[in-house]
Amino acid sequence: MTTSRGGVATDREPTARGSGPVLSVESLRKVYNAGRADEREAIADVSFEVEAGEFVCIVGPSGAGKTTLLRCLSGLLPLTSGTALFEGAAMQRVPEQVGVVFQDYSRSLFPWLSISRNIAVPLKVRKVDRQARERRVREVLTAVGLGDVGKRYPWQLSGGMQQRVAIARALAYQPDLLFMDEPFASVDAQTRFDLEDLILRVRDEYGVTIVLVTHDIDEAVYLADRVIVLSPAPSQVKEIVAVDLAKPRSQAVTRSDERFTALRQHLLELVTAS
Ligand SMILES: Nc1ncnc2c1ncn2[C@@H]1O[C@H](COP(=O)(O)OP(=O)(O)OP(=O)(O)O)[C@@H](O)[C@H]1O
Repeated sequence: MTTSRGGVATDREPTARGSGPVLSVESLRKVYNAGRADEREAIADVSFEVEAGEFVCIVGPSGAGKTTLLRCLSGLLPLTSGTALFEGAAMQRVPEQVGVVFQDYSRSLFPWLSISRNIAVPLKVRKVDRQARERRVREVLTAVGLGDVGKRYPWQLSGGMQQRVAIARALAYQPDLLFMDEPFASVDAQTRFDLEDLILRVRDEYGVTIVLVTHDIDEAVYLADRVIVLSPAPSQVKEIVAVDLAKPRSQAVTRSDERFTALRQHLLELVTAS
């Protein structure tokens, strides 16, 4: 059945919501190489919740465990203890309604497949029929502003365009929740601004909940509804900061708002304080 979410056609019923958070993290702890000489506790105790439609950014000093946390939350790494529930259920692997976008677009696309085929791979795996696959590929490429590159290959596109393709691929399976790990770190400053605006737009169009890790405090303030600040590893939640900036946001207006500067300053102090 085709339903509409945020004005975009989807092929499955939206997951039942309203009864609780999309993501619920309770006392999450992660120890690498437990019991060995090189044992390393990356995350000590992290708890938070994410509501449907929220945009949450995770920041913290280098090595704080941000990537580790995202991998645990998306079902890519087992937790040592604690719970991470997606729509009320524990994740054994990446659930079907969860998308993941990483920083390194150059390694995330298959160079021997056209852009359309790259986007269709996870849809094929999920046995989406050919007609629906082709429709969704067209739709998500248009959504990320790349309607005319389907027949081209990844190596024929700029870095920013490849990252748009990676975002389109994650959107193609219509996730309820999108995890993004430093997704704009490898592109130039102007492309980064464009991609930030793109992700805010697709969040509104697709109604997707987003959890994004970034090193960039300004980016976190610009994008987020709330920013989770991690302490140095083994990490704990230092503070969760609500971003009360007006929407829709715009690079020129939002970043020159006094409130933006105050939030940025507060977050910077939290991240740099030992
Ligand atoms: N596979 C692994 N095995 C052992 N230790 C690891 C592994 N991956 C990460 N670590 C350690 O866990 C800690 C957290 O690493 P992680 O990469 O999650 O931090 P981060 O906040 O994402 O870092 P950065 O900001 O530099 O990207 C670090 O001390 C790191 O060395």
